Amino acid sequence: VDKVRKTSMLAHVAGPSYPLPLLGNLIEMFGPRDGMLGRGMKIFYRYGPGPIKFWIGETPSVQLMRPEDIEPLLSSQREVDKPESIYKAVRGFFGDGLITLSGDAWFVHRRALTPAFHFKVLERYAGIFTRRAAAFAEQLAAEVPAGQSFNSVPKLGAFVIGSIIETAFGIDPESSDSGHLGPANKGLQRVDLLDQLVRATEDAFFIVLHRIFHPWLLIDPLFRMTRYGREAKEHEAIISDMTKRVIAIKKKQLKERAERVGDGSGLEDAEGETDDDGVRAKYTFLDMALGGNVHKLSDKEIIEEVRTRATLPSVVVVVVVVVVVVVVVVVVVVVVVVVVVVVVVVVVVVKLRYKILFPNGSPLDPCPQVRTLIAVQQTTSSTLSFIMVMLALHQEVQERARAEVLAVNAEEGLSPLERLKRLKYVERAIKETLRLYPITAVFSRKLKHELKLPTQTIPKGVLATAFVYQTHRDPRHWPDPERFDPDRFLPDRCVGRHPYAYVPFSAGPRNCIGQRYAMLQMAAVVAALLAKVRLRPGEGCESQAALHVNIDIFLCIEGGANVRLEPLEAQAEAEA
Ligand code: HEM
Repeated sequence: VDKVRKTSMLAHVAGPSYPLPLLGNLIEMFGPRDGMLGRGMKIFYRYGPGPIKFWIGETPSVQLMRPEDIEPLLSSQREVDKPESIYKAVRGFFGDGLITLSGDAWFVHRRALTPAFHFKVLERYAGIFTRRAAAFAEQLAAEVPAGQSFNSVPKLGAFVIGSIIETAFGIDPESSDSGHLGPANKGLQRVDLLDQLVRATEDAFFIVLHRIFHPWLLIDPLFRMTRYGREAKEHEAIISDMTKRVIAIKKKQLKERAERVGDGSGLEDAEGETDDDGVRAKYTFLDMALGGNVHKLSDKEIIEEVRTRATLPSVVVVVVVVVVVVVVVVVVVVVVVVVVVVVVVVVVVVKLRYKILFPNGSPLDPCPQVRTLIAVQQTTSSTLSFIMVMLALHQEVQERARAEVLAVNAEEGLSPLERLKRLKYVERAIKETLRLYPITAVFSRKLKHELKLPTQTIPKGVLATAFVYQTHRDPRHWPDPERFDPDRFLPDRCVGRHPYAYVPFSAGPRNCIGQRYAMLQMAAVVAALLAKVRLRPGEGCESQAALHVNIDIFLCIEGGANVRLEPLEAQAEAEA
């Protein structure tokens, strides 16, 4: 009955008509794994550019592509919930981290994690990025024979995971202090551990996608019996093992520090340094999570939240009505008493709610957050692999970017952050790559309310998806959309462009928390590579049209993001 109701409510939306039992319209997506994006695009060409309905198994979904259609979805403060049907599979690997949570739990975690990516913290990260990127470029140039085609994805993967371990977790994976991330596992050395983790993460995401498109595999006991189910178990073990190692090392560091300076948490700070948010800027997110010094909500913040959060309306409405009635009928003294009682009740109710959500008393369980932060690094490594290919394919862009890098390198007295911020053309080249290849090309919300679009209304309960791969090709905002032109992002050319025409990091309350982190890190890597080597196209990546781009949760190039490296002329190297 529910299905008939939802089908009729979506009757006015374009898209394939007859959803089959259990499969919905998924049959349109069945076919070879490497043709996923192509099949999605076919559906778009047939029914787009407006909203397109599509049943994923028994779940009705609507795909949105035009900036004016995705704006109401992404900017909504109320539509922040992730669809269980999709994120169940993600949760299997990465736990209840920020990416998968919904409702109040998401809100609290988001608040707790935000200071880890505060711009002041990024100032410290810029130095780490620059140092690590230079070492990475050196290592790449030394390891990859000149002129040989190679796939940059795995090497970038290990590099960015190493960076998150050093920045957000405060553990230098190369330092002996970290015990090289613990004793080698089954005879594997540290580098192998990171490589193994990269592979496990990549495969985990592929399995997630496989489950989404084969919804019966979302039934856990059934899934566990399949080949992918067994593989998933191995990947889970690898991800969980690394998470435990990281947390164990951090706990040891905190304990040693606590013994040295002695406040019990390992977090006291002799100089009492705090940033604007009251968070001790010297400490990473993991220090704070494990030291119990996470940004907890104060009573005032809780009451504030009760007022503003859509998920707690009933308590607020009842309270307001009661207070209004009382104001009319009783004397001022009684009103004051009632208000006090009401506030106490609200605080108690909300605190109880939080106790249920966070039984350990901490709003932040570090395990899923560590796993999530490890998982999302694939977005940066994949984007970097696309950037390397685009620079290889567009030599004139590469030369212009290199000239900028060398000029900034020649300047004296700049901090690492100042240097990275001066790389304006490099930044535009990164942005243009993310326009053409937005790594997270698709993301979804489960609608809790009706969603009003400019031309139609989408009923609540539907899974609404932003398909930004196509948004970024909207010819009204991106003339000649396939052309790679970093200068599209010159300030005067951005004037008048729809604010949702470019959303590689999503937008609104659930946008990417790591956006600035990722942009800085990518600029550091591009700068280090361009100062060291010239990039040339590799096998299968000889032209933009030849790239076999596909979607494996994240965008990827089938056959690898292949490039070749050429050492720079001696003079350029000396300048670098
Ligand atoms: C080029 C690199 C990156 C891209 C393109 C990207 C893109 C995105 C997008 C589109 C979302 C929204 C997804 C959704 O609504 O389902 C997102 C969320 C998120 N990203 Fe990123 N991301 C990148 C790098 C990073 C990095 C480096 C970090 C952490 C260090 C990070 C952490 C997160 C987190 C925690 C969320 C969930 C936020 C929430 O739901 O409140 N991302 N990212």
